[in-house]
Amino acid sequence: MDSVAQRLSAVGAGAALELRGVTRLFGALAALTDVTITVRPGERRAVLGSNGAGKTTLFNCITGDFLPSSGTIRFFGEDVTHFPPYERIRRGLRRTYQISALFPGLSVQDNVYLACRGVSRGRFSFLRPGKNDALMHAADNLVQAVHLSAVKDQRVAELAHGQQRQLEIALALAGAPRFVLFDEPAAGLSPTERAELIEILTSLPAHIGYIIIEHDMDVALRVVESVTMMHNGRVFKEGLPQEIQSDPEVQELYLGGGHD
Ligand SMILES: Nc1ncnc2c1ncn2[C@@H]1O[C@H](COP(=O)(O)OP(=O)(O)OP(=O)(O)O)[C@@H](O)[C@H]1O
Repeated sequence: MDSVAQRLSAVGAGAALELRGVTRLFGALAALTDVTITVRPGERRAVLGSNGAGKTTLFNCITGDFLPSSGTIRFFGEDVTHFPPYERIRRGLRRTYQISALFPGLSVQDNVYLACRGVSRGRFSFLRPGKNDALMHAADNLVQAVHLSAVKDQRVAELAHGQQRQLEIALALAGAPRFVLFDEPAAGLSPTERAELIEILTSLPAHIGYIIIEHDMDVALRVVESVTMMHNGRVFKEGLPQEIQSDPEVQELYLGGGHD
């Protein structure tokens, strides 16, 4: 058994995420049409597609930011189609955004601490954090997981762009998620920063599955074991990274002209 198969078999059967016939209309425009996708626990999947393919709308439906016009969404077997976002967060779903949600005036460590606290039960306590605080410990681990220990006391505003993107990943990992949606984490990164991102994503704990929207195919295909290709709001193709990469129709549609 190869390492991917071993990892997936270790985290259990069933589906982490199951979309069945999800359609989302904006007036007369169908941003998603009859989208059916199943992602196993621990699986890492890329969602590719050119501008307007429906990728962000798909994320918004999974998180509960948008309700689907029809269809169902199950998260670890539970029907969450009509759950508000916080109920999905409580069940272990997280996302990152294309637009930064960091506190620029606070340190790296404080940003991560606040994220841990935000998803913990005692979030309304006004007590100052102590050294033995379990949340401080969790924040330390996350800072380390995204390779920011060396700059943990620096203000976010002083970080390089790539470090800020790494910090966003740490925030999404706060509170022990089971599944994360990464929205273009490589956008604007230098080649060195991209290599660091790949290292961070491939080193995440085995039980954490994710979907990554990523325009950079080099990054996307290196950090996933499956790919869903979307076009005009529909699932156009699904397969292994190497199958998608060498598929003539995908090349014509996506890798060829017309994509930014
Ligand atoms: N809130 C909205 N109101 C109206 N139309 C929307 C809304 N959000 C998305 N759309 C439309 O739905 C379609 C899919 O958009 P979406 O942002 O999901 O695509 P995408 O694949 O994420 O594109 P990109 O790569 O440019 O981010 C587009 O035609 C878009 O204009």
